[in-house]
Amino acid sequence: MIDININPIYEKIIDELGNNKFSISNHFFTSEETAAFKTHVINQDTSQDFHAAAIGNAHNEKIIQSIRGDKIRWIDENNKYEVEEIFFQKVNDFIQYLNRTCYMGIEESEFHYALYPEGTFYQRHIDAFKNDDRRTLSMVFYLNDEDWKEEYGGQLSLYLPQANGTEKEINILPVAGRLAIFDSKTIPHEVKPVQKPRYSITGWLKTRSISGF
Ligand SMILES: O=C(O)CCC(=O)C(=O)O
Ligand SMILES: [Fe+2]
Repeated sequence: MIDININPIYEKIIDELGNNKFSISNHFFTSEETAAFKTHVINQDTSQDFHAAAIGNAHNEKIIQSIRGDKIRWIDENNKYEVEEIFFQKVNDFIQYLNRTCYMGIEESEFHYALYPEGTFYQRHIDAFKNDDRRTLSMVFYLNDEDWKEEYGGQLSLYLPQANGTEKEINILPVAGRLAIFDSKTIPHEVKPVQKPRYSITGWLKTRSISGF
């Protein structure tokens, strides 16, 4: 490895992804950055239109609220707010690190804000599309209170395939500042019903298509 300053936060993520196909970090962003994103997302929610999220991609998009009830707004990386600059600087630095240390070949990323209103959820699914296999790593960054409680629901449940053919369920509370990263192609997951509005920034790091779409 030439000319790379080791970043312990990124190294921990890379190790965990290598061992478990998922990683949870609580300090990817500083608490000041998290607070700025939180304020921004809440202001956006009231002043800009979040729209009902769809299933599938542009070629076969459907809105089915019995599968997912969140509202989203895509972030335009070419037309960003100041606070979003900070977000993308860090994410792009991480992407460069992944590419330089692990040769991951990430070429693109896409991110949206998500709001799950009370009573909504996202049923079990895998993030990579059947007709587009470029999504490689899923990243979900939570912007709720730090003391989000189990009874508020909204856990991200990951279903990790085990060597003996069973699955292990891991439940992650969406507390402020927490970043969940997991393999987009192999990890089924769901968002449990929420009892309070739940905010996040969700996105995907994408490689070139393997199957040539
Ligand atoms: O918000 C989360 O915890 C996960 C969201 C998710 O699975 C998705 O948007 O594909
Ligand atoms: Fe997902």
